[in-house]
Amino acid sequence: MDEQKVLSIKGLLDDTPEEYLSHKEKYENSIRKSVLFYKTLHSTEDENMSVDEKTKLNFRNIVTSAIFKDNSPFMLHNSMFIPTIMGQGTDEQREYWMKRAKNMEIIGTYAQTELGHGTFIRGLETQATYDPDTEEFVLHSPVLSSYKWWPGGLAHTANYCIVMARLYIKGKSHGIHPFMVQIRDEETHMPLPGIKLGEIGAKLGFNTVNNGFLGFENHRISRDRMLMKNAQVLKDGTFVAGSNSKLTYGTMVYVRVLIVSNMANMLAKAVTIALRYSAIRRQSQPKPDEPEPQILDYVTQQHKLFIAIASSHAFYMNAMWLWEIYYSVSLQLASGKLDNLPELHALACCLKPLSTIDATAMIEKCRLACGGHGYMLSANLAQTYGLATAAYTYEGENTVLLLQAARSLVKAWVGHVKGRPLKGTMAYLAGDSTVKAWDGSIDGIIQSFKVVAIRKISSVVKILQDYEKSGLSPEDAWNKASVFLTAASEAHGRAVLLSVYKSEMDKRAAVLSPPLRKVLLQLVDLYVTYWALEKVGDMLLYASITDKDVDELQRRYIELLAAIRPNAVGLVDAFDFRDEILNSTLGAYDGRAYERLMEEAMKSPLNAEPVNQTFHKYLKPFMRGKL
Ligand SMILES: CCCCCCCC/C=C\CCC/C=C/C(=O)SCCNC(=O)CCNC(=O)[C@H](O)C(C)(C)COP(=O)(O)OP(=O)(O)OC[C@H]1O[C@@H](n2cnc3c(N)ncnc32)[C@H](O)[C@@H]1OP(=O)(O)O
Ligand SMILES: Cc1cc2nc3c(=O)[nH]c(=O)nc-3n(C[C@H](O)[C@H](O)[C@H](O)COP(=O)(O)OP(=O)(O)OC[C@H]3O[C@@H](n4cnc5c(N)ncnc54)[C@H](O)[C@@H]3O)c2cc1C
Repeated sequence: MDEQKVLSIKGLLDDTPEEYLSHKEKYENSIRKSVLFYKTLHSTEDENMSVDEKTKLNFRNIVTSAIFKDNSPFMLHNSMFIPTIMGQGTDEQREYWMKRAKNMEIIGTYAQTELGHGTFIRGLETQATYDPDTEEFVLHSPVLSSYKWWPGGLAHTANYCIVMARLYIKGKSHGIHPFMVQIRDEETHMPLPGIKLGEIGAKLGFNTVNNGFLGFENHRISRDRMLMKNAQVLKDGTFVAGSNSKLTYGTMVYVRVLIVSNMANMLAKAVTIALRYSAIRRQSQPKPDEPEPQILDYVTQQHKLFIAIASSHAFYMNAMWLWEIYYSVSLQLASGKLDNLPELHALACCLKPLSTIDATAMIEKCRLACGGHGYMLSANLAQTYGLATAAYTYEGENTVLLLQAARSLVKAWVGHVKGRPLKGTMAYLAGDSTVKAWDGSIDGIIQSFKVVAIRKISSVVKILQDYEKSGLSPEDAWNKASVFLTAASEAHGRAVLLSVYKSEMDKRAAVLSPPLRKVLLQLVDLYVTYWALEKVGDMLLYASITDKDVDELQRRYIELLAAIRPNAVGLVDAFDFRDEILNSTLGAYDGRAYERLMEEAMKSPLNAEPVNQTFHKYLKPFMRGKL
């Protein structure tokens, strides 16, 4: 069913703005809408789908599930519970659980993070102890810090849950493994015996995702509830290890890739709102004899917003490119070929952080670009920021992931110096690390970003080696150099983002009409030029740019803003967000922002009466000196 029909479904859109609902009412309203929504549109990946169909579905699921000002309590069901069954279950387990999950007969979540551990998966404390006498696992939360904490939908929505727990057999730990656990009775929805459930409380955003906590008191599950694709426990308790213990982490790679496309979508929403508002908002009078101009005609406003359009395109192109890699590596893993997993992991550890860092910052810049009205919740910019900034933390906190990527980059560089060939997205590290003369072309600038990455990686390896020569342990050397390790990862990520955006656009340019090609390539030029100016220090240090070149870059940047201006509104209209999905008083297609601001204001419960009851109860006696 297309979005047109979905959005016309009665009750899907809110009569009372969510802002005026209580925490509990927001959740209940979100469940009501989610049920309506999922009954009509949502669908999940099917293993027989083509890569293109899966990619489109993922993007559509993100776009359509963005219909709420906040995310749905069903979010984890589709984005992690189902992918984990697909990626970690045996054929038999997939057969059984996928049917129930896809039909929404059961609702699941993914419980990995604990009160005491999020990043350090090997530190997770939830226990799954195998009892060969009963062929069961005993799930137990030994201490408060071992309580699962954060999983979306866990508090009151899900009745099943993938629990990542430490497997013990005969007192020996066999690491972290996924277990399918029923947490609530399917009829009464009551928590099962030995299971403690609850909600973790109000948050900056995500306030309808129903993030919860989960504690086990010696809760027993049958042996077949361990998802055993990558490792097995036989009836007698024999542990059969998988080919690579990190295959258990596969869902996280999947979601990190998903997040890159999600950032493209979130940023597109925010810049659509801010840019449309900038087209209707008139303010100030620079020229006395002329009317107040559209604020979109202020070059500072263009500087704030146009990069957001280009960045959304860049994230989308990189996401589609990364999905192709993800699906091909997934097929290789299925046939036991693991050698490309480290590179996929490293790529996801770069692109997820950079896309969330940039998107978060640019969404906030979109809000700030709308002045006072951007501060209204009815503009839906603050909520969009709240959703995006969560992705800085979840699915691998950004610093930690950049350090993971650095691990791969350092290994690749040390190997390269020893003569080992570099491959894939790291092959450029073998390239020339000096820029003879600044080549201000787009390809030349992208090459300069690669040189910056090469130089930052090689220099941080030198720092590490010097620390170790001075007697520091590898771990202490790593920690001491970690600021520059993350900088090296960021430089690599920038080089990937820029070169993939350019190359993916070049591939598509041939089939575009000349006017469309011109506009889209202007955005590529703007993106590359913007980042060269943002990173001008690196360019001066490593890419032999001169002050004259910088002056030229600045002028080119200003000209690009002017060139894009006539198409700016058309570019955000091309994102094709319906008003119901933008959900914003400032971003509606008809541009009636003031009327919508007033309409929304009148929905405030406080406007139901001219005099609030506190006047007679408190104010009047107070003002009469009688309190
Ligand atoms: C409107 C919007 C709607 C749609 C939105 C869609 C998008 C969002 C959808 C859902 C998300 C919201 C809900 C959030 C869920 C979660 O947050 S789930 C929990 C996520 N938690 C994490 O990501 C934890 C992060 N920590 C780690 O990944 C690891 O602990 C580590 C930090 C990477 C490693 O830790 P450690 O220091 O212990 O190192 P090791 O364990 O020894 O591992 C290092 C070696 O292993 C390799 N490795 C590590 N991880 C992976 C992996 N995932 N895949 C492959 N390989 C991996 C690493 O390369 C090292 O290898 P080496 O030893 O050879 O160098
Ligand atoms: C909105 C939201 C939804 C979430 N949903 C889920 C969910 O559905 N399921 C789930 O399992 N989890 C979920 N999470 C939890 C999320 O995965 C964790 O918060 C995340 O992995 C970070 O772990 P942490 O919170 O323990 O932070 P920490 O790891 O404690 O990080 C705190 C600080 O310590 C630093 N740090 C930690 N380790 C290192 C290191 N090795 N080197 C350098 N610095 C380090 C970090 O950089 C950070 O600055 C969610 C979180 C949020 C915010």
